[in-house]
Amino acid sequence: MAPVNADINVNGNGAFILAKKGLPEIVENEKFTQGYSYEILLDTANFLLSKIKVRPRIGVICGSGMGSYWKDGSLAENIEDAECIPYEDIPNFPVSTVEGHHGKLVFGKIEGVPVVAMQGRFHYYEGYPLWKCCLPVRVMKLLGVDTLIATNAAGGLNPNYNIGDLMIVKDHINMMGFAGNNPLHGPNDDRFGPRFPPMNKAYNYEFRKIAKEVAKELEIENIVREGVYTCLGGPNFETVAELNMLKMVGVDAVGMSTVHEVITARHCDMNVFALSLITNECIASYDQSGEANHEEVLDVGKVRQDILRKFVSRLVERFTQLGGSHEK
Ligand SMILES: O=P(O)(O)O[C@H]1O[C@H](CO)[C@@H](O)[C@H]1O
Ligand SMILES: Nc1nc2[nH]cnc2c(=O)[nH]1
Repeated sequence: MAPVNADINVNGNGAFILAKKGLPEIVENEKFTQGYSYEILLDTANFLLSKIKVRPRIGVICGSGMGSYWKDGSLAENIEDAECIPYEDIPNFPVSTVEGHHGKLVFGKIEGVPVVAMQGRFHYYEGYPLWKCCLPVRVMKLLGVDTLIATNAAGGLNPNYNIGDLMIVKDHINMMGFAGNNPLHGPNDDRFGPRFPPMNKAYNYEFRKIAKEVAKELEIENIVREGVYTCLGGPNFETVAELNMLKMVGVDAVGMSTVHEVITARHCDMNVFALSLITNECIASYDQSGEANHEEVLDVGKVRQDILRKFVSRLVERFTQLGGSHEK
C-alpha cells in the first residue's frame, strides 16, 4: 500500500506512522502559562488612574450583546460623566474580537456610585489563556474595586426556564478546571490572594438576597430565577449528549465565560454577583428542531436591554448601601 501523502510513511508492519520531519516544534512560553506580574498590572492600573476622574468601587462586566444596554459606546444613559478607554489604548490589555463586545472600559457613576464597566470581555475560545481573560479583574482590584457584577448570555438548560429570563447565579461548576485549566494556574502571588482560595461562598449570599428583593420592586420576579452556571471552552455550542450530562450534574445555564472571572475575583477578595441572561434554549433532545446561534443571543440581549439596565443600576445602588461588613 502506498503512503497517502508525503507526510505519512508506512512502517515495516504495514501500519501508518507520522513522519517526524513534519511535526511542529512546541516551545513552552513561560509568560503564556504564568500571567503578568503584580508590577506589570500595577503599571496598567496606574495608566488608567492617570486618565480617569473617578476611582471605581464596583466593576461591571457586560455579557454578549449587553454592552449596549447603556447605549452603544458611551453608556451615556446611565453612566454619568462617562469616560471611555478603548482596550487598544490600555497597556498590557487584550483586545475584543467577538461581535457584541465593544472593547472599551467605561468609567463614571451609576446612581452616584463610581463604577467601571467592561464593554466586552475576553474568552478562552478567542485564543486567550484564562489568566489573560481575567486580567481586567485584577486590574479592577488594583484600581480599588471591591465588588464585581459579572453578566453573561447563557443557554437555558433547566426546562422551566424561558428565553429572556434572568438567572441569578447561585453557584458554578468549573468544567474547565476539572481538566486542569484554571486562571490561577502557575506561581501564586500572595499580594493578590492565597494559594488555595475557598470557593464555597463564591456568589455573595447578601447580594443574591438583595437581587431577589429588587426583582420584586421592579416587578420582574416572574422572569428572575436562581441557578447553577457552567462555562465550557467553546466556541461551539453543545451536543445533545453533552447537555444531558450537564443536566444530570445540576447545571441550569451554560455559557463560555464568567467562571474564571469569578475565581479570579474571589482570589483577590472581591464580593461577587453574577447574572445570566437566558438567550436561547439548550436543545437537549434529538427530536427537537432548531440550533443555537450567536445572532439569537445578541437579539435577546437587545430585547432585554431596558430591564437589564434598570436591574443592574438598582443593584449597584443597593450593594453599595450594604457597606463592607457583610459576609463575603
Ligand atoms: O458569556 P458571554 O460573553 O456573555 O457570551 C456568551 O455568548 C457567546 C455565544 O453566543 C459566548 O461568548 C458565550 O460565552
Ligand atoms: N456554551 C454556551 N454558551 C452560550 N452562550 C449563549 N448561549 C449559549 C449556549 O447555549 N451554550
